Amino acid sequence: MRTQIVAGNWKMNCSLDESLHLLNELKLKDFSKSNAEVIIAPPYTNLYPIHQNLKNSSIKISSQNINENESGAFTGEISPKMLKSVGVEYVIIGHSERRAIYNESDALLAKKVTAALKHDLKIMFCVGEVLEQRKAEKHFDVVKEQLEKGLFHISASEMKNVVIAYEPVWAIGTGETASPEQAQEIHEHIRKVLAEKYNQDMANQTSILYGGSVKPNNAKEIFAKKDVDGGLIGGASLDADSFAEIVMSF
Ligand SMILES: O=C(CO)COP(=O)(O)O
Repeated sequence: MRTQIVAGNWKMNCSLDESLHLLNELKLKDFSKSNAEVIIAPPYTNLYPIHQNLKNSSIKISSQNINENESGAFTGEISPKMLKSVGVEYVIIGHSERRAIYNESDALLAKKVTAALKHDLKIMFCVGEVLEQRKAEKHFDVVKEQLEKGLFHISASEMKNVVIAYEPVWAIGTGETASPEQAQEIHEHIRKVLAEKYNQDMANQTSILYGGSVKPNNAKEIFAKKDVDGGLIGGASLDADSFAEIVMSF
């Protein structure tokens, strides 16, 4: 059976105090009632204090980005080794905000994937189309190409450390979600693409998350779809009650 995951991407929100407050609220929730693995991705500055405060908790920590180099003159960047040293287990790679605002190319993302795996970091690799591509019915091709160029240089055994997050850009922070049927259709497509590139077993074992305006009132319906293995949550992950309710949807 595939791992079900609910991950909160806090993006550029929360000072240290706010992060610890949110964390303390989350620690009061009984996530053992859910079948989902819970991951939070706070901003870089708050990773270590959160790690220190998470002792004895099942919540896992992700970073929102990673630099592809080992070390050196890359002012303002954070290396895989640094992330590992502060208790990070997952990294988000290829978020649409990184692709669009920071011009991160497929080729760069491929390097980040290699760097993360080299340091035993697990990956949440994001793909998704913009509205024009959806309207032109190009979303299947767009997502396939993003996977081929950013991810498919790794081996089937390395893929065990990768979770895929499908996030249609038109649904991020807009309040508009893909319908459960739209999500299912493209998740099934992603699984087929994985099976064609690797093998059916590997495709069946890979968790594919949906992201884009997931809220307590729509999570259950989306997560109920056969190929949807969880969610990558933005806005709603900043509120402990909302996030916990989404986690409990499993
Ligand atoms: O980008 C997202 C998670 O990575 C989704 O954000 P929202 O849930 O705010 O739409």
